[in-house]
Amino acid sequence: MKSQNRLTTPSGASAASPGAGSDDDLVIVAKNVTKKFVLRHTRSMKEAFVWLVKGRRGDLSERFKALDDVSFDVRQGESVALLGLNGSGKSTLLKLISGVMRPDEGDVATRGRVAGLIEVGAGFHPDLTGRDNVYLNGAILGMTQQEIEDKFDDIVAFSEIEQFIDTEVKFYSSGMYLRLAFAVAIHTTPDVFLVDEILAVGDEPFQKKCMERISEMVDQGRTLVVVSHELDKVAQLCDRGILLEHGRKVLDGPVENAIKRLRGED
Ligand SMILES: Nc1ncnc2c1ncn2[C@@H]1O[C@H](COP(=O)(O)OP(=O)(O)OP(=O)(O)O)[C@@H](O)[C@H]1O
Repeated sequence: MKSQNRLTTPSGASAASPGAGSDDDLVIVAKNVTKKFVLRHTRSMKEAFVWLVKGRRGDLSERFKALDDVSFDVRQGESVALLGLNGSGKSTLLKLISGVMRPDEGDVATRGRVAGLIEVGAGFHPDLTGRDNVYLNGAILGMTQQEIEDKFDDIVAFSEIEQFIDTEVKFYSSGMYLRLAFAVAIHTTPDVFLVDEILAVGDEPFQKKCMERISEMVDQGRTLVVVSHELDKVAQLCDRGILLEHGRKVLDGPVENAIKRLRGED
C-alpha cells in the first residue's frame, strides 16, 4: 500500500518517533488512537418531528468509540496478534495501520512497504480477469510493472488457479479470491504484513501453505500483525499479543498471556 523508509502517517507527513536512536527499528507507532462510528437508532416519526420543530437541535444519532485512546509501538521483526472478542475493534485497528481508514484522534505512522489481506477481494475489480487483477492489485500494493511481470508466474503458481486466471474474478469463489489476493500480497515482499481473519475461507492445504509462508516472512525479519479468533494458530505465529476490550487496550505482552486472559484462564 505504501513504501517509504521513514515513519509516516497516511497523509505522507513525517511522524516524530517517541524517542531517539534505538527507535530506528520502529515500523508502526500508534499514539492515542480513537476511532468513532455512528451508532444508528430507529427513531419514531414523533421523535423525528419533535427534533425537526426544535430546529434540529441535539443529535438523532449517537457516536461510540470503536477504538479508545489506543497506543503501542511495533518494532521490525515482531509478530503481533490483535486479540479480543467480537466487536472489540481489532479489524478497525488493522485498517488504521493499513491506511484505508483514518483515526478521529491520535496518529498511526508506519515505515516501509505495508501490504495486507484485510477484506477478501478488496482491491480487485470484479469485471477484470484474474490476470488483469494481479497487475492492478500489484500496482496498488506498490509494485512496478516490471516487478509484477517478473513475479507473475510465481504468483499464479502459488495461487494454484492457473486454469481460471483469464476468467473474470466476479465468477471466482471466495477461496479463489483469497488465493489470488494472498499470492499477490506475499510477492510484494512487504516490510509489514497485515492479515485479518480471511485465511479462514481458504481450504486446509492452502491455509497450511499460507501459514508456512507467513512464518518464513517472520523468520526473514519482516513484521506481522494478525487478527484472528483461531487462538492456537495465533500462538504458533505470534510472539506478542495486544488484547482489546470495547476498543481499549487492556493487555500488551507475550501472546500466551493475552490468550489466557481472553479465555478467562488467569
Ligand atoms: N464502517 C463502520 N461503520 C460503523 N460501525 C463500524 C464500522 N466498522 C466497524 N464498526 C463497529 O466498530 C466496532 C468494532 O468493529 P471491528 O470490526 O473493529 O471489531 P472486531 O474486533 O474486528 O470484531 P470481530 O471479531 O467480530 O471481527 C463494532 O461495534 C462494529 O460494529
